[in-house]
Amino acid sequence: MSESKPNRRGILIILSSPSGAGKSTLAKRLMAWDPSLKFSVSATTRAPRPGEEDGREYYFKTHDEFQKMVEEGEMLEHAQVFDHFYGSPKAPVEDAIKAGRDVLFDIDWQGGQQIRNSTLADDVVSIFVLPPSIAELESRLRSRAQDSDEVIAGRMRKSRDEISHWAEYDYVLVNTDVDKAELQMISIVSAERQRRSRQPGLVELVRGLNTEFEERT
Ligand SMILES: Nc1ncnc2c1ncn2[C@@H]1O[C@H](COP(=O)(O)OP(=O)(O)OP(=O)(O)O)[C@@H](O)[C@H]1O
Ligand SMILES: Nc1nc2c(ncn2[C@@H]2O[C@H](COP(=O)(O)O)[C@@H](O)[C@H]2O)c(=O)[nH]1
Repeated sequence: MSESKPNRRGILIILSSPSGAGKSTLAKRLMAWDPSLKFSVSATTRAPRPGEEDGREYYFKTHDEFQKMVEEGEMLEHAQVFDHFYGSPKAPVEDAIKAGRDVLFDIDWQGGQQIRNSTLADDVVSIFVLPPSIAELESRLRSRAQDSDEVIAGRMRKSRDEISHWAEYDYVLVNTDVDKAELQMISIVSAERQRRSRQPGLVELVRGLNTEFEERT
């Protein structure tokens, strides 16, 4: 049986924020809301955190392996973030959007900018997540209990630079209450899907409405 043609291309949903504002938490919630979303699993040179699995949170690469992926044109975007390299493999993203599947990215502002400047720009919906305060941002990084004091201090220093890019995004959420932020994100994705897809049968419906008008005159 031949597969039916999707009625729209997939959307690239880009989530960025300073480290600790809650984008991975929100990304997981969005995936739970719609499991048909494809999460773009990035490649990184950073070491896995406890509980992270290769191929699930990230593809963990050596520096040479990462460099080879970049040189062979396998990355849609890539950047140095903090002390490591991160990048989004291109092929799975292109396959997904052609098949009409929406793809979710958890990437920094540099990656967001590169994708918005690429040939896929028209497919992008970008969302920036702000923390309610810097004190809360630090407290979230500490309560996550996955990074050393030195790593947390480095991420806090970089957060101002990340935040300075907020206005480049289509939507900005303040993640104070995670349930509210999740609902806002779901609303954004639902509205963007509606905007880009033509419901089947609309042309026929409008033709019928016009016929009805003519019959009334
Ligand atoms: N609204 C919220 N209120 C309180 N805690 C939150 C909220 N949202 C997320 N958190 C918690 O804050 C911590 C950091 O969240 P998360 O890991 O999702 O951030 P992140 O932006 O993905 O960080 P990174 O960029 O470093 O990956 C986690 O422990 C998470 O459970
Ligand atoms: N430009 C890209 N940034 C990425 C990518 N994958 C993750 N990230 C960003 O890196 C930081 C740190 O992540 P962490 O998992 O080490 O806490 C965070 O801001 C991510 O959004 C990527 O492929 N490209």
